[in-house]
Amino acid sequence: MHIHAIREQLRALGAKPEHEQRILRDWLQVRSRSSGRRKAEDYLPLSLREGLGEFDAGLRNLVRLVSSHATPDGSARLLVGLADGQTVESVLLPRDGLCVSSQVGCAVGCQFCMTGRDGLLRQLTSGEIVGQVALARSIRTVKKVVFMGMGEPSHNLQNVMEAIDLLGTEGNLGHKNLVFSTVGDPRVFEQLPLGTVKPALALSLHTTRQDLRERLLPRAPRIAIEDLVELAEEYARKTMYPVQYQWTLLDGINDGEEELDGIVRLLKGRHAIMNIIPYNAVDGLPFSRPPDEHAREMIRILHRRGILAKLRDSAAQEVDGGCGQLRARALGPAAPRPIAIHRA
Ligand SMILES: C[S@@+](CC[C@H](N)C(=O)[O-])C[C@H]1O[C@@H](n2cnc3c(N)ncnc32)[C@H](O)[C@@H]1O
Ligand code: SF4
Repeated sequence: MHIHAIREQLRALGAKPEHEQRILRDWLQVRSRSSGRRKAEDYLPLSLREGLGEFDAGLRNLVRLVSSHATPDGSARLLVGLADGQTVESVLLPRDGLCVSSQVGCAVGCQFCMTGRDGLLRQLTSGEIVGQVALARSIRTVKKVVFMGMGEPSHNLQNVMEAIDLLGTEGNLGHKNLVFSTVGDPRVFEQLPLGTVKPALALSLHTTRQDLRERLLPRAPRIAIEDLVELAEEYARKTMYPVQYQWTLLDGINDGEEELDGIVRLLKGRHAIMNIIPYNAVDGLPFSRPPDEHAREMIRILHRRGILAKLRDSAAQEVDGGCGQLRARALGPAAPRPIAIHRA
């Protein structure tokens, strides 16, 4: 179910805008001062309360917790069941963060990522995306949501934007605490600036070499890297928030001097942060992460050359919940065959 359908259902039950807001805030576990810990039942008119039982059951059916795998650093991989028997994964991150999925699988097929290995199985509805936040908040506080789980948000743009809109309003999350992570697609740069809530942007770059990027991200849009960075910079200027460039660090592939020169050439003077994410192991893939000291030295060199760079080791790797380790796990009926992405 989509958020707009959820809102339509409420209106059909007779909810006024203030009721609709309270019910959505209750779902997202946001308490206003006046409502305190009261549930919707305590302040809604009787006529509306009567229809709410079925409505609530519908919301609860959107997503359910199948299992949770915690690590000592306070992160946990959550296996989330959907009404049709499919599953996605969300990750509770340290410091009240949550990583959510936007699709079951992914069509981009990045060579180093588990999620892309079986292609795209289906899009998540906006209700299923927001449902992951509601579910996580039933476990613990969530103050930041990153779209870095399964899927490429630009391939499910309308639903992701609808989810962001609700999370950034009734969900009590500031736009800087919503992070849209993408390989980059012209539609993202057209559409995101038009949203009421403009999330922070993470751009998965991985290399400054066009030919290598096309091999590593085989079905990402073929945009010249310089153009991609220019489009991202324009978005950063509009939102006054830096672009977070993502760089999955692969030993012997994108960790050399040529790449460091390329990063400096592309990003010097830009409103940008370079996040270096050492590769997380995925079974059967021919990649490895360079030694930690090499990654730290790259960061030091970038700093010396005027680039703000951070080493971001993924949380929850021990339980296969690190960046790129998420996948649809077998549950219930046989998984449908992958489908091709339809480009607008
Ligand atoms: C799983 S993707 C989801 C969001 C979006 N599809 C994207 O690529 O930005 C989130 C981040 O995980 C990174 N990633 C994928 N596979 C990885 C791996 N095996 N090790 C470390 N990072 C990985 C991606 O490069 C991307 O920056
Ligand atoms: S890294 Fe992102 S775009 Fe690439 S396959 Fe994984 S989920 Fe898809």
